Amino acid sequence: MKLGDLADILPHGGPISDAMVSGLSSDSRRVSAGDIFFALPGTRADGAAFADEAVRRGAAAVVARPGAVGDLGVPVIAVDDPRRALALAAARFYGAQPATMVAVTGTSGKTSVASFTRQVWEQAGFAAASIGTTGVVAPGREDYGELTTPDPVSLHRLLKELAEAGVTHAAMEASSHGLDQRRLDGVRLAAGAFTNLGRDHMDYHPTVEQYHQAKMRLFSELLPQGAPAVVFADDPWSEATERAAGEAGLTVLTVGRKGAFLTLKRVEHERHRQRAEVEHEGTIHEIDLPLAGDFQVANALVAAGLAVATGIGADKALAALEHLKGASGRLELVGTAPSGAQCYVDYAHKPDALRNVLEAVRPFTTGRVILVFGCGGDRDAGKRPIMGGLARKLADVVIVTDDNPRSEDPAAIRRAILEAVPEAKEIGDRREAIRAAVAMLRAGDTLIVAGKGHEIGQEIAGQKYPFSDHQEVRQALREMGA
Ligand SMILES: CC(=O)N[C@H]1[C@@H](OP(=O)(O)OP(=O)(O)OC[C@H]2O[C@@H](n3ccc(=O)[nH]c3=O)[C@H](O)[C@@H]2O)O[C@H](CO)[C@@H](O)[C@@H]1O[C@H](C)C(=O)N[C@@H](C)C(=O)N[C@H](CCC(=O)O)C(=O)O
Ligand SMILES: Nc1ncnc2c1ncn2[C@@H]1O[C@H](COP(=O)(O)OP(=O)(O)OP(=O)(O)O)[C@@H](O)[C@H]1O
Ligand SMILES: N[C@H](CCC[C@H](N)C(=O)O)C(=O)O
Ligand SMILES: [Mg+2]
Repeated sequence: MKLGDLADILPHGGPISDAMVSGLSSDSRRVSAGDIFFALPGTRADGAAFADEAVRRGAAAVVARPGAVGDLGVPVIAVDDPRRALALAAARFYGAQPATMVAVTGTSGKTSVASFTRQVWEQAGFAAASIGTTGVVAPGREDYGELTTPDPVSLHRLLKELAEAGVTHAAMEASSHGLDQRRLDGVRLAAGAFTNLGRDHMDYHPTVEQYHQAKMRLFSELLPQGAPAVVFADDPWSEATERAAGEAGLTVLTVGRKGAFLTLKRVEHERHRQRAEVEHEGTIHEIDLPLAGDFQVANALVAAGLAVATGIGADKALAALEHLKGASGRLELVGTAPSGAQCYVDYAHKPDALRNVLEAVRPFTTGRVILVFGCGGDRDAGKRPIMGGLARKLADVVIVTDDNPRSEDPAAIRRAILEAVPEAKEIGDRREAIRAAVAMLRAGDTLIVAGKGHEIGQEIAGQKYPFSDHQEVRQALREMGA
């Protein structure tokens, strides 16, 4: 591709239009000869400070905010929003995307909804993919992921690969970071969805209103006029979301008890399944959802809404819910103790998710709810005492342990949680914490190991050590003779 092919995104004049572009990069350390370097203003550094390094490595041009860089000896293209320019340029550079793409935002449930939507499409016979926290799943492909919403260059490289492999449908997660940082501004979306809004990332978004607004970029800026917006109707933030989607000129499709598109008429919760009655255009559908956790009904309805909004018949979409598999580490039963006590791994690492999970297992626990959890370092510190308080209120036995302390002092993170739940046991080593919890299981108890879900590492002081809650629970159960 020539630079001139990007002229509407990267305005420039003169002979440089003929320069060949071999790639795009926003990290000076990874620039190759012929790349365009995008100097992004970041949370820790300003990419402009690395523009000269990028040029030394062979960058053919530099894109930056007006006045951000001086003379570099290569063309400098000034744009007001380099992050958006990067996303749009990446979309143009890589070109192909699956024909039908949807994105889901919300504090909790994104991974589950993306996975469920892929599964509904698969059952309808399409080659479908999901992209998000747990990685990429597509026919013949299952990659572990790092970010919930990948950076634009990785994202568009991936979308091209998927499209070339024949994938026609893809569901992706839109994290608030991803939306705010314009990571998906180049994706051609057919529909969007919202699950719920709770406390999260208050280290990044100054207020909850701004956090909501970042999520609403999906509706106000990314979806084309008239596109369907599937909104879960039973959340405190549903109304504000429906309003935002309506004002953006989208077709608002609400799902849930208060939903008009898919109306939840009745639901019976059982331990490992939920039986629901859902009305769509006057017809009642009985659904036997094979998943634990009443919040999964909400996720399943949002996924069905997305599938119907993108052309699957309601009969088919709702029937497909009966065969859903939960995303890895989302209230996943990983084993049973000799006493019959059940052990779950769950990804709750924020207050609302923790509340939901603890409330979901309570009705089926005749003994005690035993909870092992911690909070991540270099992330929203305000959630630590809130999660401690919820643990105290909703679990019977609490073990506070480590969960990716990153650059922080692990003991200080634990202390912040323990302030709200002083009677909890403190066992920093997560393996020991899980062993101790499994060892105390009696008949009727339920164990929840929360916070890491599908993760396969524990990050301590900049080092990632292999670690899996699944493996640790299974190992501890084996040691008990289960
Ligand atoms: C806090 C945050 O979101 N950071 C993201 C952000 O980086 P940043 O803008 O803070 O980067 P920075 O360190 O300030 O540097 C600014 C710029 O200078 C560049 N640079 C820096 C150093 C250098 O030597 N040369 C150089 O060119 C950097 O590449 C960057 O472009 O933009 C980068 C490029 O897109 C992301 O990789 C990076 O994600 C980091 C890895 C991260 O951990 N993000 C997490 C918090 C995140 O995004 N999580 C969300 C969702 C979580 C959830 O919902 O639970 C996700 O979507 O995964
Ligand atoms: N609809 C929901 N309402 C409340 N809590 C939920 C809901 N769906 C999932 N959860 C809880 O949140 C956890 C994470 O679920 P999931 O991975 O689907 O959400 P996510 O939005 O992708 O989260 P993340 O932003 O961390 O990737 C689950 O393990 C469960 O504890
Ligand atoms: N995508 C989330 C994951 C958090 C998972 C939890 N295990 C932690 O490390 O805090 C984040 O980066 O904030
Ligand atoms: Mg996710």
